[in-house]
Amino acid sequence: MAIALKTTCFSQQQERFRQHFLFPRYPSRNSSIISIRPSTSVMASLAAVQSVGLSETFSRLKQQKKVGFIPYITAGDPDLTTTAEALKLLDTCGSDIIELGVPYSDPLADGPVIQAAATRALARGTNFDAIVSMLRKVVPQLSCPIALFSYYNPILKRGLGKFLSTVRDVGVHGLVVPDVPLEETELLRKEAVKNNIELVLLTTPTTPTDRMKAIVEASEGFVYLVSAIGVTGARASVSARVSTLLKEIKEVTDKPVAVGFGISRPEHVEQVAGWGADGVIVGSAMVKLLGEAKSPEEGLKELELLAKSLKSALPLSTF
Ligand SMILES: O=P(O)(O)OC[C@@H](O)[C@@H](O)c1c[nH]c2ccccc12
Repeated sequence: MAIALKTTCFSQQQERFRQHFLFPRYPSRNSSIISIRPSTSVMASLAAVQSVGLSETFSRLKQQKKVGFIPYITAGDPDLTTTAEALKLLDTCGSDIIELGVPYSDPLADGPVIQAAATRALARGTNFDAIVSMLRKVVPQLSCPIALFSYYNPILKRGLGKFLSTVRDVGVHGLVVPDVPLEETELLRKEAVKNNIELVLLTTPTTPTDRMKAIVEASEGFVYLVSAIGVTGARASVSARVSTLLKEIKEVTDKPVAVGFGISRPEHVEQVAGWGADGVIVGSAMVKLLGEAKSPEEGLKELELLAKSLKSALPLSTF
């Protein structure tokens, strides 16, 4: 089922770039304009030019004194066609990085919304190969980098090197693995570096300081600060503890720190940005709209509205 979607978030600069570089116009004899669609390889090399990695994204945000907007969605919920449209929509709505979750049967760190999304996606037959095929087509059309989100088991099953080289080949820049024990990250990090993938590690409110320092030291791209104890899921408010945790982390590193868990409203975004976060991550609130809508079109429309409202709550936002 093809979904035609007109988004209203294309920035003028992106439009000019697209018109000039992607669809050059050569006047023909009868003075009608013809536009040519570049081959996939041209798109891919343009994407390689266009989309930079996670840490480079944060360096640019820092220069612009901006805070990164990082949505998370579950691949295949409600279906991969809609996921592809959602990625493009979130990109044009100003996402700086998009976290794309690989659905898994035992998402122990996820709350009911993302658990249900994973169940729906798996029930539709979503698997890693199908996600990779979708990404091969969509990534060249995105201007922001993708950080793939996967539990450790599916990576181990496929083999660290195979998993990482496969995702790198389709233009994924980052990887977030919430359940890899720090002691085992050595092996994963080595493979990630080999495949030019930035491995993002997570620290939580209960992580002892020494362990937090080791996690921060090892994390690439950015440090993921989990804002709350427990599982993912929208919360009424974000704990003020995040402000202290951010300070503690920033005392030991100048790496960018993005905060996730529970963020679902513009006031949450404003608050976390005000506490000094370099990025805000929003998952369940996005996933709920997409997965529980009456139709994919309705889900995408709701997603666009939420993405724009959260993005516009960030300081210096241009949306
Ligand atoms: O859903 P929330 O509360 O907005 O939190 C972000 C979260 O969805 C995303 O980063 C994520 C999805 N699954 C996870 C498991 C562990 C840590 C983080 C995640």
